[in-house]
Amino acid sequence: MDHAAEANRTDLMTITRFVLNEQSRHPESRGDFTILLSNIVLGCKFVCTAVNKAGLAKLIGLAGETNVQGEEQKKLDVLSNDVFVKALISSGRTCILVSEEDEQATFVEPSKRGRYAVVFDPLDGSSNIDCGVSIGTIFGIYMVKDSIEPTLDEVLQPGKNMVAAGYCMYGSSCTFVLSTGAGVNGFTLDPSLGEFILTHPDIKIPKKGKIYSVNEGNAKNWDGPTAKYVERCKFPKDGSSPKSLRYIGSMVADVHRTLLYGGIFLYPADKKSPNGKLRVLYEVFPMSFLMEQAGGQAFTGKQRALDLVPKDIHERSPIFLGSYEDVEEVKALYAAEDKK
Ligand SMILES: O=P(O)(O)OC[C@H]1O[C@](O)(COP(=O)(O)O)[C@@H](O)[C@@H]1O
Ligand SMILES: [Mg+2]
Ligand SMILES: [Mg+2]
Repeated sequence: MDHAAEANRTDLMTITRFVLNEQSRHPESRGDFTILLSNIVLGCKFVCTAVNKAGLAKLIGLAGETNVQGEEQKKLDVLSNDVFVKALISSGRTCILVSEEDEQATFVEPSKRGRYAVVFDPLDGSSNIDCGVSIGTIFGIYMVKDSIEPTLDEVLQPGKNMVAAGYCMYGSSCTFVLSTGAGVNGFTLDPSLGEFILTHPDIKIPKKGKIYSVNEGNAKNWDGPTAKYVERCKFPKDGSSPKSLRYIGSMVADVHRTLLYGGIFLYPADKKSPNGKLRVLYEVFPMSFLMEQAGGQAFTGKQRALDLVPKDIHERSPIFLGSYEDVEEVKALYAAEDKK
C-alpha cells in the first residue's frame, strides 16, 4: 500500500463512529439515538443485499416467486417493510412506527418501547425494481417525551420538529445520507467491510443548478405557475442556457442527484391529483429536512414544506425542492399567481 492510501485509511470514519462522535458533544445523551440509528443502518444493509439479488428472483425465488425449497417468497417492498419494522422494534428505542406499507401506525408494546417515533418509506421507487434502476429507503425521526403515553399526535407534527432524517440509496453503490440537524453527511457502503464509510462530508447543495427533474407526462394537468416554471427551464428569458431534464422516477435517486449536483426536483399538484403524489411524513418531510440542512429550500406551492402540519399519516403534498435560487424562482411564480 502506498503512503497516500495508508494516510486515507487512517481517515476512515464509519457511520457508527460518526454518530458516536456527535453523541459525545451532547453530554446529556444516553446513546439511545446511536442504537436506533445502528438498527436503521442494519435494516438498510439487509435490504441492499435483497435488492442486489432482485434480478435473480426467478432463480432464487425472491419477489413473489417460489424458491428452491418450494417456499413462497415475499415481494421486495413487503420484505423491506418487515425488515425495518423488526429492526426498529428490536432496537428497543421506538414507540411509534409509520410505514408507507402499513395503513395504521404501529404502537410498540410498552416492554419494548423507547422514546423515538420513526416514519419511513421502506422501499421508494418500487416501480423501478424490475429494471434494476436505483431505489431506496427514506426515514424521519421524531423524539417523544419520556413521560407521556404516545399517541398519533407525536407524528402528526411539522417536519421541522424532526430530530433526524435520511435515506439510503441502493444504486451503483449503496449510499446512506443523514442529517441530525447539523448539516448533511453521506456514507458509502464498502461491501467487503460491510461498513458505511464517510465519503461525502458536509454536503452543500449548489445555490443554483442546471437540472430540473419532473414527470413531464403530467404537464397537461399542471397549474399555471408550474407550467410557467418548467417553460422557463427550457426557454430561459435571461439569455442563460436551458436546464437539462433528468427524471428517474425514484424520489431517492432524483433527490440524491439534486442534492449533489444542484437544480430542482418537483412533484407538483395537478388537476387529477390536487395534493400531488408524494407522502408528507415519509417522503416530503425527510427530503425537505435534508435539503434545508444542505442550504437548499423545500416549498409546497403555498408554504415552507417543513411547516406543514399533517392531519393524516398518509397525507400527500405537492413539493418543489432543491437549490436555493431555483426554488426561490418557483416561490415568486406562486406569489405572483396569488396576487392575481
Ligand atoms: O411515476 P411518477 O408518477 O412520476 O412518480 C414517481 C414518484 O413515485 C414514487 O415512486 C413513490 O414511491 P413508492 O415507490 O415508495 O410508492 C417516488 O419515488 C417517485 O418520486
Ligand atoms: Mg416512495
Ligand atoms: Mg415505497
